[in-house]
Amino acid sequence: MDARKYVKTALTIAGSDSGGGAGIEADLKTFSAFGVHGLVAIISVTAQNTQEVRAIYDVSPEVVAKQIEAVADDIGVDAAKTGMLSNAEIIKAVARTVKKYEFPLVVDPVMIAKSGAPLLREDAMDALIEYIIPLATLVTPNKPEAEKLSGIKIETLEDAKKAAKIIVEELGAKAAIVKGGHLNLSEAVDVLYHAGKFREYRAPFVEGCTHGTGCSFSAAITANLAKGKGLEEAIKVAKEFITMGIFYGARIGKGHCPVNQNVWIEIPAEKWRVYESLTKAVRELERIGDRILPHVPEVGMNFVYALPRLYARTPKDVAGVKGRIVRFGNTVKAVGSIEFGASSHLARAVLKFMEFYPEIRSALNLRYSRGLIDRAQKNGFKVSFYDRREEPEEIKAKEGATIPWGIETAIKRLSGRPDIIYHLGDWEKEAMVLIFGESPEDVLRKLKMLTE
Ligand SMILES: Cc1ncc(COP(=O)(O)OP(=O)(O)O)c(N)n1
Ligand SMILES: Cc1ncsc1CCOP(=O)(O)O
Repeated sequence: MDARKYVKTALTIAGSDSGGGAGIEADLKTFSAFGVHGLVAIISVTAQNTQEVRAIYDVSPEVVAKQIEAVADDIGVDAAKTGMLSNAEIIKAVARTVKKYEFPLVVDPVMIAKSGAPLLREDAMDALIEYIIPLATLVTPNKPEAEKLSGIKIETLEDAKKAAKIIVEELGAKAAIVKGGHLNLSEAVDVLYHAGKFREYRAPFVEGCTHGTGCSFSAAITANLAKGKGLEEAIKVAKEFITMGIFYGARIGKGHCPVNQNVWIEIPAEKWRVYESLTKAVRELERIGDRILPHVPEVGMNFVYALPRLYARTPKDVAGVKGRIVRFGNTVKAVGSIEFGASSHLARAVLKFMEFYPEIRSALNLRYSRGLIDRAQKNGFKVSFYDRREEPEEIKAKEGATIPWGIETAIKRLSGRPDIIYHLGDWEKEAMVLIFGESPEDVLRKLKMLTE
C-alpha cells in the first residue's frame, strides 16, 4: 500500500503574520483543521499584531521560487493558494514558477490588512492582474479588492455579480467569488461566478473575530480542493468553516481578534469526549442505583456535562440524559440516550456556574434532605443555597431565569467555590440539591461520598 496517496498537501504562498492571526499562520492552521498537510513558500515577514503592522521584510523573488520548487518537486502539491504577494517582482516569480506545475490555484488578492496597512504595493496591482489572476482557479476578493480588480463600484449584490463576471471574463480567472462581508446586507452573501453561472452562498452575520477571515476562507477552499472536492462544494464547506471560526473567535490582543480555525475540529472532538465520559458515568450511576434510589426527586434526575467554556453558550452545548434518570425497580435508569440539548434546568445551572468557575462543567440533581446537607458538610464540601421566595419579580417573569438567578445568588453568598447548591422549594417546586464538579467522574466521586 502506498500511504502517500492518502495524505493530501496544500501549499500557501503568502506572508507571515507574527500575531498568528492571518497569512501563512492562518493558512497552516486551516489546512490542519481539514487534515491536509501544509506546505509553505513565505514571501514576506511581517511584524504584526491585532492592532498594527510594524514592519514588512520581503523575501527575494529567487528564494520564493525556490521554496515553491522545493516542495512541488519532492512532495507534490494537490492545491495551492496565494495571499500577500507584496511586490511586482515576487508576483512575477510566483507566476513563472507555478506555471510549471498543474495544481489548482486559489488567489486571495490581499491588498490591505484589517489594521489599514498596505500589503501590496501600489505599483504591483497591474502585475497581480497581468500575471497572477489569469492563472487562478478561483479569485476570492472582498468588496474593496473586487472594486480594484474590476474597476467598478460595488454597492449591491448585482454590482458584486458584475465584478465577479469581469474578473473571470475580462481578467481571465476560471472563477471568482466576491465576498459580501462589507456589503451591508442582512446576511453575509458571497457571489460566485463559475462556468458561466452565478451561485450565492449565504450565512447569518455573526458577531465575533474577523482578523484573518480572508486568509482562512481561501485556505479552507484550497484544502478542500486538495482533498478532491469540486469547487462549489469546497466553497460551501469553507463558508461553514469561516462562519464558525468567526463566531468562536480567539479573543486575544487589543485590536481585531483572529478567527479560530481550531473550532472546526475541536468542537466535534470535545463533543465526543463529553459524550464518552458522561456515558461511562451514567452507567456507573445505574450500577450503584440502589443507594441513589432514596435521593431521586419526584421530577427525576439528570446528569449533565458541558463543552469547555469557550464553546459552552446555550443548553445545546451541554450534554444530558434525554427523558432524565428515574427510579426503576430497586435501581435507577436513564430513560433515553445522552444528547446535547437534552437538559434544560441543569444545563442552565451549569452554564451560569461556568461564568464564575469555567472549570466546573458537570452537575447532577438529587431530592433535598437535611441528611444529605449534613453529610456534605461533614465531608468538608462547600455548601450554599438560594431561597426561591427571595426571587425578584422581574426574574420570576422571565422564562428560564430562576435557576441562573439562584445559582448566581448561591455562589455570591459563599466565599469560594461551592460543591453543592440547594434550595428548599416553593409552591409546586420540589426542594433540590445540585452537586457540581469538573467532570462527571468528579460529580460521581462527590455523590458516592454523600450516599455511602
Ligand atoms: C501576512 C498577512 N497576510 C494577509 C493579511 C490580511 O489579513 P486581514 O487583515 O485579516 O484581512 P483578511 O485576511 O481578513 O481579509 C495580513 N494581515 N497579514
Ligand atoms: C426540575 C429540575 N430543577 C433543577 S434540576 C431539575 C431536573 C432536571 O431537569 P433537566 O432535565 O431539565 O436538566
